[in-house]
Amino acid sequence: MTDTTTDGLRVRDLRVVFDGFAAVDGVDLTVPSGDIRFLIGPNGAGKTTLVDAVTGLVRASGSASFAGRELLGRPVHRIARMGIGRTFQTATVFEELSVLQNLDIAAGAGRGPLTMLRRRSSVPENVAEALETIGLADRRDQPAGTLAHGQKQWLEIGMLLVQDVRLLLLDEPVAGMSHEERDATGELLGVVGRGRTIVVIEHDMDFMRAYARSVTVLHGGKVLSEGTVAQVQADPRVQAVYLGEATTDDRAGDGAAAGAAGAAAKEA
Ligand SMILES: Nc1ncnc2c1ncn2[C@@H]1O[C@H](COP(=O)(O)OP(=O)(O)OP(=O)(O)O)[C@@H](O)[C@H]1O
Repeated sequence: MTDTTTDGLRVRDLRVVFDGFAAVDGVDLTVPSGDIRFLIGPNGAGKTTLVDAVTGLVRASGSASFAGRELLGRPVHRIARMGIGRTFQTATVFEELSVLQNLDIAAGAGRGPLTMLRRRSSVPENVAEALETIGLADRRDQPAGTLAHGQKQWLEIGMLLVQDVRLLLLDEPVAGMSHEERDATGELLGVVGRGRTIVVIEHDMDFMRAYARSVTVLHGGKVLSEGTVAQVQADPRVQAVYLGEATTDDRAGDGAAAGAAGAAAKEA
């Protein structure tokens, strides 16, 4: 990874300050195209704020570019139009509309809402492809509100795919999912990641170990460690942060992280 990388996401000296408090405090991050980068770190590390800055939801200084184009200072909708999409911890699908209608709306395709709500015999190619990719083809006419939790998250990812998103930023995509749903989501990341760049904020360390191609650990708004799963788990600074947190923070995800770091320490 060099400083001249223009493909993928390139963040330099990113800083987000809330009332004098630096939630993101000078972060450098390079995520090459095709990478599946997990962003981990204890509560309050600045993970969501970093993603908020990249997607235009909060003001930031420094630089964040995708495919060589600067993102900072642009409004949210323009950043989205540049092929950058995100999901939130709570899926934001239209519950009363069918899976297909949700994808249609996301795809837009210049149709008015009434046209989109009418029954159609043909499904646009990109929508059909997304339905297959997210494994919901046989549920296309089902109201999104009746989908299982995991399926709603996949639908949200599908809604990004039909918008031809090139950079996906996913905020805790497997929170609350069953084992089977987590595995299916991991497989989905592999498929979606072909030719795209994926950043995943995650507390689930088992999921991270199984599906991350690379990992960045944030702590106190700064990058604490970066590398492969094995490298960050073996990093004593990471172990210290997670083991230290475990005594004061009993969130299930961080407990798992502490366990992961602890296990790595024992293995070393
Ligand atoms: N709008 C805001 N105004 C003031 N402080 C904020 C705001 N948003 C976030 N913060 C603070 O910034 C810090 C980083 O928060 P952030 O949500 O980015 O952390 P995180 O790593 O995503 O944590 P978690 O894993 O709990 O989601 C926290 O101390 C948080 O309280």
